[in-house]
Amino acid sequence: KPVKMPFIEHTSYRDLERLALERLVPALLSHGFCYVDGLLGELAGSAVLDQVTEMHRSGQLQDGRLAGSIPGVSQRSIRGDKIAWVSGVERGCEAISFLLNLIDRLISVCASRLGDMAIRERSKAMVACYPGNGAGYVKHVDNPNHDGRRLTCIYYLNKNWNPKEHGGVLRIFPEGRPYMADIKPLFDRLLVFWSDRRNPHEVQPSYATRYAITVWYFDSEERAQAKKRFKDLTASTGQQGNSSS
Ligand SMILES: Cn1c(O)c(C(=O)NCC(=O)O)c(=O)c2ccccc21
Ligand SMILES: [Mn+2]
Repeated sequence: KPVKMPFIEHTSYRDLERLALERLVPALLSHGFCYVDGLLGELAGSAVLDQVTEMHRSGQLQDGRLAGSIPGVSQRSIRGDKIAWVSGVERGCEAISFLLNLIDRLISVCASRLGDMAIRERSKAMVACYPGNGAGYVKHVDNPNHDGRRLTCIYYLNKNWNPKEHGGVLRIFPEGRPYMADIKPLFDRLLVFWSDRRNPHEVQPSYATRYAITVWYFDSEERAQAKKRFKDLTASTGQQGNSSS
């Protein structure tokens, strides 16, 4: 029996639409990134946080990359991020599903005004936890080679986060700009940015448990091209491409 979420949907569609148009679209077009605070509100935001902490407690978050590991050398170096992929229909993910639905509506309102893009699909949600042992994420571009991903949306879940003590700041190095953007991973904050080379970014070492949920939105055309390239590549090299690609 589906869990009745203990909160009313306080974000009316009109608010969302206005937020998207007045804030997100102009910022993405001018700076390439934008964050919004208070997306869900305390109650709904806390429901998402509770479900993520329960996933962590029950061991559903698996170790991501080994931080600083040397291939082949098995060493208990500091563990990096722990992640889990959720589609939102899983039991115990009802609040996460509500969040994903809201971000979907926000992005769909923006998509038509962000230029000639066919953003019609997205990835599953990546629930990520940095354990607070100093691990972070090295500087990278999410989509450096046209894999189809256009927009990165990260929802942060960290209450009372103090970067001076806890680190964990997301630093974006906007391409060709004379500045860096330091974004604190604050509770109920949604960050949206172009996934391509315009936005190299890093997660600075975190000294407290740091939770975030990320979804990537695809441009269907670019995604289809990328899938085709992958198929050609695996066909030509004779390797078995994974069927789910
Ligand atoms: C755990 N984690 C990440 O945290 C970021 C990332 O850029 N995070 C930015 C942030 O959390 O502010 C990633 O881009 C990422 C990519 C693949 C696998 C795991 C990943
Ligand atoms: Mn990234």
